Amino acid sequence: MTSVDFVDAIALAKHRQNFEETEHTRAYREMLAAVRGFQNAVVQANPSPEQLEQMTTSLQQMQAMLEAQALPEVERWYGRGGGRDGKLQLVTPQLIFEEVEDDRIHAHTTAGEFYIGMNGAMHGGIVATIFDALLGRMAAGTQGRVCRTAYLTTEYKAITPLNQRLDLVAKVESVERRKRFVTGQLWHGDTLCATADALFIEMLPGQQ
Ligand SMILES: CCCCC/C=C\C/C=C\C/C=C\C/C=C\CCCC(=O)SCCNC(=O)CCNC(=O)[C@H](O)C(C)(C)COP(=O)(O)OP(=O)(O)OC[C@H]1O[C@@H](n2cnc3c(N)ncnc32)[C@H](O)[C@@H]1OP(=O)(O)O
Repeated sequence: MTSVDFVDAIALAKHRQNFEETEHTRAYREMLAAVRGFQNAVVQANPSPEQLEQMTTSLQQMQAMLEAQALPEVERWYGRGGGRDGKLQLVTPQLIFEEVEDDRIHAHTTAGEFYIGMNGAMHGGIVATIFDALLGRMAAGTQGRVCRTAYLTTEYKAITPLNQRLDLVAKVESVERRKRFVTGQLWHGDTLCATADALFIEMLPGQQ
């Protein structure tokens, strides 16, 4: 199965916005949380040869089980959901959305060891990915506008720590036709760790 079976971004996004939280999808969210826990553990340990053999066999078995059930993107739960706990995804630490208004968002997150760059600091690419997700959510607004990132500039002002609460603020600075200029800040307590400014373009029908 490929991820490109459905090329109209607006139609795909609108279809995927209809997502019912059920006991089954809550179990899926819990499984993703377990994957995050696993990712954090796997980067911290040097397992013994026996443990490695056991792990590799188990992982290969789980991979084969999932590959036998692969679905086209339009049908997958991955990347869907929303609300306070954010989307069902693994590319960033889980973002918790506290206040979502049409021109301002306040969220927070805590990144585990998996997202390490070096010497206790978060990897810079992850900081930028957090901003892409946060500012993309800001551009979507309360109406779920379908937008893509045209540019995203990140400035790193202080190291972003792992395993600590980080506060995220996003704002819409201006809107011109399909263009939304948005900014973001990532704080650790009173320390401003990183800032971003980005342009998001609202998609036209038929665009991928
Ligand atoms: C399905 C996709 C959407 C996903 C979101 C889905 C649902 C929304 C619901 C909730 C959202 C929640 C969370 C969102 C989470 C993450 C969001 C991540 C989004 C991404 O991570 S997405 C991947 C990275 N992203 C790309 O893969 C884009 C590649 N690219 C293109 O697909 C085209 O490039 C496009 C479509 C951007 C524009 O193309 P186009 O043909 O439609 O428009 P055009 O070029 O005419 O530009 C129109 C006006 O923008 C100006 N303009 C354009 N680019 C500029 C630039 N760089 N600098 C300065 N100005 C620029 C022009 O100068 C003109 O300005 P003017 O109107 O003044 O003339």
